[in-house]
Amino acid sequence: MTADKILYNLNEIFCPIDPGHPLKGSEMNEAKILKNGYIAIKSGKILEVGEGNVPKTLIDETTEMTDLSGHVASPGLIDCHTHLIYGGSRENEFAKKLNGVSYIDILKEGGGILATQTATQKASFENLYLKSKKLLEHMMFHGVTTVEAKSGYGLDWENEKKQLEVAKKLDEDMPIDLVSTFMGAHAIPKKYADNPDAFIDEVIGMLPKVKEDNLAEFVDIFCETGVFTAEQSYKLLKAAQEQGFKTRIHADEIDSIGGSSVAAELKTTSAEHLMVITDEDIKKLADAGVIGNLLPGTTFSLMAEQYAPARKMLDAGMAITLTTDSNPGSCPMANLQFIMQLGCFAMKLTPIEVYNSVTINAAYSVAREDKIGSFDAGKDADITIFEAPDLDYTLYFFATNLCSEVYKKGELIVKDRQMVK
Ligand SMILES: N=CN[C@@H](CCC(=O)O)C(=O)O
Ligand SMILES: [Zn+2]
Repeated sequence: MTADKILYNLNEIFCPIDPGHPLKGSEMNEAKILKNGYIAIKSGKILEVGEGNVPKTLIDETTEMTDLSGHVASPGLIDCHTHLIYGGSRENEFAKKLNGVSYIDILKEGGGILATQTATQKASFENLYLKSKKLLEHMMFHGVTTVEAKSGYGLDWENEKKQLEVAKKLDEDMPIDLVSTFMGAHAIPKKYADNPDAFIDEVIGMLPKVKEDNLAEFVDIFCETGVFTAEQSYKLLKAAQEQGFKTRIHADEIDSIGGSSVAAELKTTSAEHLMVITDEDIKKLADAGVIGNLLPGTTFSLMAEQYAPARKMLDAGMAITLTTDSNPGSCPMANLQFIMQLGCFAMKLTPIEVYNSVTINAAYSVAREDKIGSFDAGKDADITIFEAPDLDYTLYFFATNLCSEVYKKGELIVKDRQMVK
């Protein structure tokens, strides 16, 4: 069979090995790296990848050939944890943070997530759509081809629905894919301050409506001191699973209060943050096959002391991903490359572990492993190209956008940090 398009002369191509489950432990340091490689595309799918001269059998007179010498390629990067859609911004909290006021204390004063709740409730659908579209474009310019997006700044049905509908419309309109997560239990709204159990019941009551309109695949909750307890988290996520949702949980971000145990017990797809996870809980997550979605940009931005203990997790046989957590409070940014670099600089991960984190493992984390995350023939031709002599360079030369091209389903969607019209 001949190809529609061939990208060739690539200095290196990162090829994750997909064993049929998220890569865990030492598997995360394994991958094929093709030298002087080519990627052949047919009908938006990967036809073949290989090294050296492109076989003549792949080429006919209609094949579009692109010489990419001086560049490297990875499967399209997947940002598997974002709070993409929100009103306003929170730079007014920045000075407080610099003066040492804690994230949870800001929330207790009615700021933080609750401030963004007010701004999101006030924002129109159109306003949220345009703002999130811009943020999504920044993500794409940095090489991202699939994004998970959570609700959680509405905290009532009308406004949660508005956020989820914005995500749905962006998924329809934009060239990249969005995977939607319902996070109605992101904070306790003021009117439920004295009765969070009643709010959990209200969120459980929203689940059938989310399902009916097919507004989300995943359900998530913030399990933290001053937010939701492990018991409340268990109740919501169990109800979500019974209604056919996949689940995740924000756990062990600031205090270790049992969120990881809930994840292990319910075998959620992933557990998020895990900055202060205990050794015992690492073992539980490893045994349960729960993916750790790690968010080093949040540790950096909160100026916290501890990064999630990624090395310990791998030693214990866990699967991990790296992701931005892009949100207006704990991580206001949209550059997954910088997160990957923090994976090396702050967490001491190897370049191969980092690339597996944002490709094949992130594909498992958004339940799209059959379609994306590796260059196996038949998967979508989602490809991120960096202008760099080798893959290591893209992590060593930090905080600079080296992404020069992005292909989604075989189509060039970003070139030289701009959308291709
Ligand atoms: N920690 C909970 N939720 C987000 C932050 C949301 C916000 O501060 O607006 C997070 O994952 O970091
Ligand atoms: Zn988050």
